[in-house]
Amino acid sequence: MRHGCDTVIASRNLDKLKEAAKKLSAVSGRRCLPVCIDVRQPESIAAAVDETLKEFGRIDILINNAAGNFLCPAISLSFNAFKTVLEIDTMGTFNTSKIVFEKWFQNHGGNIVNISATLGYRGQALQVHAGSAKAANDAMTKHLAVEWGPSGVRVNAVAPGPVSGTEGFRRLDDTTVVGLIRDGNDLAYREEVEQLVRWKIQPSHAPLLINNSAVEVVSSTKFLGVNTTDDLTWSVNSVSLVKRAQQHLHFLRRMKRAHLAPAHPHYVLQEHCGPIGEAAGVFQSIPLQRAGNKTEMAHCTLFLASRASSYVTGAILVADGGAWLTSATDFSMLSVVCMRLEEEDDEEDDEEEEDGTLLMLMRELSVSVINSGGLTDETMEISPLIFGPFRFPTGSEEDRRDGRVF
Ligand SMILES: CC/C=C\C/C=C\C/C=C\C/C=C\C/C=C\C/C=C\C=C\C(=O)SCCNC(=O)CCNC(=O)[C@H](O)C(C)(C)COP(=O)(O)OP(=O)(O)OC[C@H]1O[C@@H](n2cnc3c(N)ncnc32)[C@H](O)[C@@H]1OP(=O)(O)O
Ligand SMILES: NC(=O)C1=CN([C@@H]2O[C@H](COP(=O)(O)OP(=O)(O)OC[C@H]3O[C@@H](n4cnc5c(N)ncnc54)[C@H](OP(=O)(O)O)[C@@H]3O)[C@@H](O)[C@H]2O)C=CC1
Repeated sequence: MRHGCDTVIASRNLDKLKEAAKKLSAVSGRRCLPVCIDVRQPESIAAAVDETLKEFGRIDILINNAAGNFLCPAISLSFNAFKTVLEIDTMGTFNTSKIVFEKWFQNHGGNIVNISATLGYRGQALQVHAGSAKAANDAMTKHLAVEWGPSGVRVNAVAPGPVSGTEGFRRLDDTTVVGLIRDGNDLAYREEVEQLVRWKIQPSHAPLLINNSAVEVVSSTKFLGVNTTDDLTWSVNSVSLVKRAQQHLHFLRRMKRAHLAPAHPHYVLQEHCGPIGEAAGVFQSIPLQRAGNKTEMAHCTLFLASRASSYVTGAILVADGGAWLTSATDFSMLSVVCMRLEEEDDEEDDEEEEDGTLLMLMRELSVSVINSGGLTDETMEISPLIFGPFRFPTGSEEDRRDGRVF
């Protein structure tokens, strides 16, 4: 907006949009119209486009940014969960592009920028839904660039890597419970651990070690009437992690009472690559050694949305600090958090006590990063984008290095 655009911002939450629109107008001096849409519902998009044309008389740029994502192993992903992400990311991008094209771009030209991701380039664990969706979006970018080029419409994409300070980045710290183990003679949840074993040790079939405990896969998926795999194959955010851990603590106590509890039980939880992972150094495998920031993504989008890129169409601008070239795509780049559940009072069952125990346990969390490199030798065709000499205006050395000035 600071570069001269009046803007419409659209999503499902009108209250949030109104607040954002006020701020954007105040800092940019331009008009900002908030409209409520669900990109899965073409009627809501059509109404928003009509409103935009009524308000502003024209549309020059469409940024397809709406997406939904969470970390989840494929085996635990419901059919509806996979479909939901495809519907938001891929169909949402198509629905919006088609409606804006029909109503305006086809007769006036225009410029579309799709916000993609690098997940599908090599195949990222826990991301079959989002990686598939974004790969389809990359293909769509090229198809529409070819088909709509003669109508004066450019279609390009930005593929960010991890971007700090965003919802996506926060969700990288989501936690998946992968098993319950005990030292030496381990109890674990079969399907979860089988997956872990497959991802972790292929093709050497070496024994799996987590914090020096060998994991043995048990054949039963039912334990004391609880379906253990159902109970534990869920990707959760940190708030529901606490709830989940409470349930598991309760479950463990029932096992103890039945004299079936492991002697030294652990919860094994996976932690990922958001702020916690960053602190643990997971981004060291990225050539630029850090996550990206929002300003850097804005610069890339601005380039593709502006006349500075007037002869560029069908391009996917990867803005990931080189991450997809070097970073692991399996569990090896994720940190493993091991929560030790030792010797707490197994008679206590009331909620308050459980909360207290849990808090104590949470304080004992220890993070260890397992780093064994990722896949190599992968190749992928991406439209090359070569910048000429690029001069930053003034700013501190640090700002320049981290791309905070433009
Ligand atoms: C998020 C993680 C990102 C990346 C991880 C990648 C790799 C990790 C390793 C290395 C990192 C290195 C590089 C990373 C580089 C880049 C990161 C890349 C991409 C980031 C992409 C993003 O898109 S971020 C955008 C995030 N923002 C949002 O998601 C906001 C919008 N989201 C939502 O509205 C919801 O989350 C939603 C997507 C679920 C949709 O909501 P709604 O329509 O209300 O649907 P529901 O009815 O709630 O749910 C539908 C079905 O989905 C199931 N579900 C919901 N949540 C989960 C979950 N956490 N786990 C499993 N399944 C879930 C739900 O149960 C429904 O299914 P049913 O069968 O039960 O009906
Ligand atoms: N953050 C990161 O590290 C990375 C992000 N990306 C991509 O960048 C983009 C922004 O991600 P990020 O800022 O992290 O995530 P956010 O969740 O902040 O942004 C996603 C936006 O999409 C909107 N949205 C979601 N579902 C719908 C829907 N059905 N209809 C309309 N709007 C919807 C959300 O608003 P609301 O929920 O109010 O509807 C929200 O404003 C996404 O395309 C993401 O895939 C790619 C790689 C890395």
